[in-house]
Order: sequence, then structure tokens, then C-alpha cells
Amino acid sequence: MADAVSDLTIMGDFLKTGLEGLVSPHLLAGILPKTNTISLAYVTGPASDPIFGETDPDIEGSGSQSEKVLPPSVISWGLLWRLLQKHYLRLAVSVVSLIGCTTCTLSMPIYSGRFFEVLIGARPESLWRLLSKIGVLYALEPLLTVIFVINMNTVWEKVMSTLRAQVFGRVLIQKVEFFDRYKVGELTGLLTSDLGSLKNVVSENISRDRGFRALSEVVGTICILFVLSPQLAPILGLLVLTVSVLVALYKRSTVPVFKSHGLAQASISDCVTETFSAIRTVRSFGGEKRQMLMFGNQVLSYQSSGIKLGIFKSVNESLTRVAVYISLLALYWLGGSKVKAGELSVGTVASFIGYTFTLTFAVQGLVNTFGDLRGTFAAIERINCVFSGVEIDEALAYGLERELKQKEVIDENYRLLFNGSIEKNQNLNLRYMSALKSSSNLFSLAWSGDLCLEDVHFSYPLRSDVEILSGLHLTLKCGTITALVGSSGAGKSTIVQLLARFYEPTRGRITVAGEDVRTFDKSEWARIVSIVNQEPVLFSVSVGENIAYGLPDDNVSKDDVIKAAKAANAHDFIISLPQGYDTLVGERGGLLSGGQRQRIAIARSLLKNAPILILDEATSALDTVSESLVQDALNHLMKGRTTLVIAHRLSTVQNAHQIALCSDGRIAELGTHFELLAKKGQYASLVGTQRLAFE
Ligand SMILES: Nc1ncnc2c1ncn2[C@@H]1O[C@H](COP(=O)(O)OP(=O)(O)OP(=O)(O)O)[C@@H](O)[C@H]1O
Repeated sequence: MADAVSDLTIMGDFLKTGLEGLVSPHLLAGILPKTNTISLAYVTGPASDPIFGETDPDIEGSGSQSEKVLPPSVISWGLLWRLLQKHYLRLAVSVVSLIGCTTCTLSMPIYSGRFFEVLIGARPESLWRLLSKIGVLYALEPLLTVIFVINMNTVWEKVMSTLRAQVFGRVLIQKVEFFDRYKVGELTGLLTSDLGSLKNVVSENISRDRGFRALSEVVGTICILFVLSPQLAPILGLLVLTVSVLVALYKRSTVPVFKSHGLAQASISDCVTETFSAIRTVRSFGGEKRQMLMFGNQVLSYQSSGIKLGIFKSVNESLTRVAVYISLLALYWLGGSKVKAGELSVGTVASFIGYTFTLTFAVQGLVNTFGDLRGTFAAIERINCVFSGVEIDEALAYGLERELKQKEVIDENYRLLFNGSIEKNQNLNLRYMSALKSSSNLFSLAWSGDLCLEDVHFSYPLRSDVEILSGLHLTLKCGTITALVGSSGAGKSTIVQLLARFYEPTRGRITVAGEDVRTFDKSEWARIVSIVNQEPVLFSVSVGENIAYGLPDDNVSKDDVIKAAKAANAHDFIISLPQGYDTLVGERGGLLSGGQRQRIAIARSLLKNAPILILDEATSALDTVSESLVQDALNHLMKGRTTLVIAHRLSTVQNAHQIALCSDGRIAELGTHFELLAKKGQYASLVGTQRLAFE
């Protein structure tokens, strides 16, 4: 329990790993001495507003890049050391067992030599006594090896789990633009193959003849050789080392052949996946022949890389033997002549045979380990490179940290996330977090006040030269519906993304009941805004769990889930599914129809009960029957909430309390349907050209 409590005290440190050093000194200077004047440094705004202070470069963005201090590396030696230190007992056991098993291994050739000497009568020792000693060695070596491997492996698995969780957490708290920049595949690669390479560098190098064991065997063998025969050791040692290193280097140079065989196999599997997942498209275009030819090509290149691989494998195999044979031959020649000259005993030469084998394999293993290390350093560099130069989303990260700090839950999962990160700066973060306002306040504000976009300017971070919104003003009156219309590319979805706080305005501000939304952290903000998209994304869990995701941190009762489903017109179809609420919806909800997915998403939002609702063309992809069911559910959902609807259907637009027409990055027209028609402006022409009247 004490352990768990101490783990809890460092909860949230993974966030700090990213946050440490991120907050500009300017910002901190504003926060530290003035915690009572809360938002002073965090949020900027009009000078007249008492809660806003000096410009905060992080908020105001572009002009302040030079002041930003970027977060430290995700994976550093310091972090690895801290994580390893947590398992010091196991590490100590590993070191002791490693020394033990290496000692056993290195003693074996000595005893083999003695064995031969006893046999030829050159050593006055009882054979059984000697055999019992050898027996003890043979028993101890595997036992100590098991202890070493189990402990080392356990430590490294634990370290890797923490690192994985931290890298995942670090990705999760990045700004949305990070996800614009990197493809999902690249991020998946970081967490699987790159971290996998770091994992393998230990887990695949703790076996005999690799890693630490190989290193200790090489060092130990050379020392013993010198003790046994100072004349023979330098020549033989050098020869074995040289031959083994050359062979190992040649074998490493063939690694690309092995890799290309792996890649050829991966492209076969890609081709199969693509063909069968798009089978209806293939069939409808008569593309079978093309797919077969494509597959044939992949198979042929797999075949040729397989044959090449076979040749290299056999050469590699033979070369290892050649290395051993050369070393043995040298030993027989040099050692034999010394025995004949009476300078060396037969037993010592017999021991040398054992050491020749040990040295040959250990050196090759060591070269392989160094090769693996090179790949691992490259992987770490890739991971750190992805996170260098990018900023975490502070408003999200601090909120998340505060939330987690409030939780009394102590379980292994929590420890995994918060183990081993940097513990300093805790006070700093707490003060910073206290600068944000409380969530209960936010809820009441959002239920009672208007949501306003005030002089909002915005460019997407990856295309900062193109201004999408330029001085946009829009007020969403509390509890009413605003329809947002405009031509394609006018910026409607951009407004939604700003309201959801996926991005922050480059200039201007968004307020709720007069409060700048940036005074609230993003996890709190997420709770008061519900978004229903045209293509709602469901998780590949059960229907019930998807609805309960509306309140992801709460234990939602089945009754509440059913209540929400009923209100969303989803209950009837759900209970007709094979396992009712426990039916799995498939990947991204693929086992359900578009309308069914939509209604589950609405039930999810109903459960969430957020005061602000955003509907992004929620019904435009549905047929008439589905649409009326979904529309019913939506009407229920919109009741009493501040709603923004991006709608292409005239009926939805007509029923809105106000219509805002977005054009050239501003709201060009605002009013009711009839007011705007009477204006005979862009809205009237949109309606006239049927682009707003699909039904
Ligand atoms: N992530 C992004 N990065 C850079 N530019 C973007 C991004 N998303 C959208 N844009 C650009 O912003 C502009 C406005 O796009 P937006 O999606 O807001 O338009 P819209 O009015 O919703 O259009 P539609 O009705 O076709 O969905 C477009 O020119 C688009 O290319």
C-alpha cells in the first residue's frame, strides 16, 4: 500500500515529462506570485478585461516562437536509469546471478582439462570427486541462468510497459496539429516497432552468447587464457577475436537480405488484405485478373528473396564453423608444439579447446548485440525526433493531470502511467493548474450563458499563411439553435473545430457567458461540448459500452444507457440485435448501418448531457426513413441546449432560431430564414440554386 501511495504521489508525472520546461519563463513569472489573480498570465484578451493580463506568448501564438521552450526527449538515459532504479532488488539479483553463471561457464573448460589429466593419470585426484564438482557446475549454471534471465526480463518488461504507456500518453496530449502532421501508421510504428526494438535489445540479448553474458564471457575468457598460458594467450586470443569479429561483421552485413525477405512477406499480406477487404470493388470492376497478377508478382519476389536468404543462411552457418576450425587448428598447432616441448600440460590445452568455442561464439554474439544497439539508438532517435519541436496541448495536459490527481484509484494501470517520470516541478504545475477555473463553474456558465466567437482569426498551423477565418463574430444564444451555412470550403467545419477547442484561434477569443474559454482546461471543456458528426466513430466494443462512452470516466448504469438509447430511437433496433446491448459493433461500428451508428452516437451524446451541442451535417448521409428516426432523436437531443448545426437540408435550416452564413472567413449574413430570404443576398441565392434544398 505504501508503495501504491508513493506511486500516487508521482501521478501525472508523465504529463510533466512533456510539460517540464515547456512553460515559458514569462508565463511562469505571471503565475507564480499571483495565484489569487488566477488567469492573469494564462489567458490574454482585451486590456479592459480584469481577468486578462500581459500577453501570454503560448496563447497568442505565432509571434512568440522564440520564447517557447520545447519539451525534453521522451526517452532519455536519465529516464531509463530512473525506471531501472525502481527495480534495484531484481537488478542486484540479476547481476549476482550473471556473475555466478558466467563463472560456472568459464570454469567448465578448466574442469574438462582436469578431467583429461585425471584420465591419463597426470593429476592425482579421484575421478568421482572431480565428476561431482563438474556435476555441481552443470547444475548451477542453468539454475543461475534461469534466475538471471527471469529477473532481467521482468525488469525490462516493466520498464518497457512504463515507457510504452508514457509514449502513448505523450502522443495523446499533443495538439491536434500533431495528428495533422503525422500519419496514424507512423505513430503506430513508434509504439510498436521502434519501442519493440528497444525492448528486444535486452530481451533478445539476455540469452547465452549475447549481451552482458557475452561481454562477461569474452572478458573472463581472455583473462583466464592469460592466466593459463601467458605465451599462448596473446596469439590465440588475437586470432580467435579477429576471425570471430570478421565473421560476425560479415553476418551483420547480410541483415538487409533478411529484412527484405520480411518486407516481401509483408507486401504479400498487404496485397491479400487489400484484395479481400475490397472484394466487392474488385468484383464490380472485374479486377480479379489484375489482383492475381499483382499477387503473383509479390509471390515471385518473395520466392527470389527466400532463395537468396537460403544461400546467405548456409554461408553464415558455414562461416561460423570456419571460424571455430581456424581457431582450433591454430590451437592444436601452437598448443600441441608446446605440450611436446613440455611447456604446457595436456589438460591446459584441453581447457583451451573449450575456451576457443566460448570465445568464438561470445564474440559473435557481442558483435550482434552492438548491431542491435545501433538499431535501437536509431529507433530512440526517431521517437525523440517526432516529439522534438512539437508542443503538447497544455490546456489538455494540465486538466488531465488535475483530474487524475483527484482520483483516489490506485491500481496497476495508474502506476504504469505515472511511474518513473520526472518528479520535480510538481509545485509549479499545481500552481499553474490552479490558475484555471473550476469545472462546476463552467457547467453552470454553459447552461446559462451565450457562446460567442469574438473577432476570431484562424489559420491551420500547418498552413499558417492561409487565413481561414478573418475576424469572425458569431453569438450562439443560450438554449437556441443556430444553423451554419455556406459554400464548400467556407470554414464551417473550422468553426466547429475551434468550438471543440481542437485548435485555438490565432487571434480573438471564444467566450462562454463572457468568460474566455481558455480559462478552462480542455478535459473540462470536452465535457460541456457534444459533437455528432455525419460519420460518427464507434469503438469496436459492445453497443452498450459505446453509449456509456458518453461518460467515459463514470460507472454508467445499464438503466441510464437504455434510457439514452430509448430517447435516441435506438432501443428497438438494439434489442433486436443478437446479443442486444452486448452486441459487438465491429471495427469503427462497421457491423451497423449508417443510421444505427448515428442513433448510437446520439444516445452517447444524450448520456453526456452537455449544454453545448454541435451537429456537423448529422443527417445528410441517411435515407429518408433513417433520417426521420435520426431527426426525431436529434430534436430530442437539441432541446434546451445551445446548438450549432451545419446543415445542408433546408428543413433543418428553416427550423433554426438563427441562420449564419459563412463566407470569406466571416459571418456575412445573420438572421432567420425569412429575414435572410428578404435580404436577397448569398443565403437567398444558396436556397435559389437548390444547394440548400435537397429534399
Ligand atoms: N487540417 C487542416 N489543415 C489545413 N487546412 C485545412 C484543414 N482543414 C481544412 N482546411 C482548409 O480550411 C478551409 C475551410 O475548410 P472547412 O472544412 O472548414 O470548410 P467547410 O465550410 O466545412 O467545407 P465543406 O462544406 O466542404 O465541408 C479549406 O480551404 C480547407 O482546405
